[in-house]
Amino acid sequence: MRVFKHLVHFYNVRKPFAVYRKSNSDTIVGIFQNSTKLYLLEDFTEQGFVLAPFCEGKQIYIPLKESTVLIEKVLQEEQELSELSLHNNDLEAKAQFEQLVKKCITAINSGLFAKVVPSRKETLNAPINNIVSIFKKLIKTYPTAFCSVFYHPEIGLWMGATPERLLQIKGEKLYTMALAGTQLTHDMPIVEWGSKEKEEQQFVTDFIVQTLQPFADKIWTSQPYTKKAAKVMHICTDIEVVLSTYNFKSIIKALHPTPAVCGMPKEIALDFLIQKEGYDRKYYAGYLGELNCNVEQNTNDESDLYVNLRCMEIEENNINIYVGCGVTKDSNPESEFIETVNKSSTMKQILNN
Ligand SMILES: C=C(O[C@H]1C=CC=C(C(=O)O)[C@@H]1O)C(=O)O
Repeated sequence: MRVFKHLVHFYNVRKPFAVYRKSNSDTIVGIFQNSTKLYLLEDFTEQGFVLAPFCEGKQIYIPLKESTVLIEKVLQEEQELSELSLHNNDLEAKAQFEQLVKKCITAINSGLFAKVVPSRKETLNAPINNIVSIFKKLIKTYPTAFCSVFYHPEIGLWMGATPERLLQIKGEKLYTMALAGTQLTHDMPIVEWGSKEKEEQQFVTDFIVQTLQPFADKIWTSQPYTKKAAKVMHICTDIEVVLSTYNFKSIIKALHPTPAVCGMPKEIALDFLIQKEGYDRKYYAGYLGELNCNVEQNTNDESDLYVNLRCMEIEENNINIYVGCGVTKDSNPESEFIETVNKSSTMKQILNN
């Protein structure tokens, strides 16, 4: 495919690009920047593919006007992965993360916040030789996710398959979702959710509805339902808004980061994570996607942004996989660690298969 040939060429000559496939779509879009310049977002009137960090850092974009755009169809078939290995043998990482979760629970019990989402980074010492084959496996394994590979020489290479939309804006309508709570995917006809998962997801719905109220004429929420994301599934509520005022920058500032990746209240949880997490999330749990464009439809009055989850940063000789989990008063540190192992397993299998 031309888009993959371009990807390889642009990576070899160290020029910026974004290649992505939207959920349930058979179309791959590639945006290949003509120069190595770093474009920074200023007022969200820019048009192109955006990559923004979780908190501090450069909000960058690849401008459509300065790029070659390729659109191609791919065959969609689900990839069967071998059985999950649910155990992470890194006892030090386990002890460290469980310690962090315990700190989170203590802070919750002392009334600092109601929910917080700690995370960790797993580093694999393995050089990647074939980015295209990894990306092909990713899009097959995650047919319902937003799959992307993003490169800029000043930022590095990020690849991921996120199940979570931050927001889509089409005209006066805004669509978003509250996604939280995790269990392993199974084939049983009924999916049961515990009160801990229901509560952590409800926090996200309440936050989003409350946050969007000042920008909205009307807000609808769906019933919570189960959303599958390869080997794990989540509780999801779809949220639809009729906007009363359109100020993209203010909406993003209010919404990001949501309690699906940060916590509630937002600022206090964010301060806590910056102090206690002990590493830089960079672009994990930030957002990415199309700003002021729908490349496939060739329109400029839409935006479609996703939360950068289930992602990895591919360095010369290392791969960093980033994973987190929502903690509430009812969390169990070991179960939370296992949840992060489950979330990272699919990514690891893609790398190993
Ligand atoms: C923070 C992550 O997932 C979020 C999205 C869905 C379910 C989540 C959970 O169950 O904790 C998290 O809120 C991650 O995958 O790193």
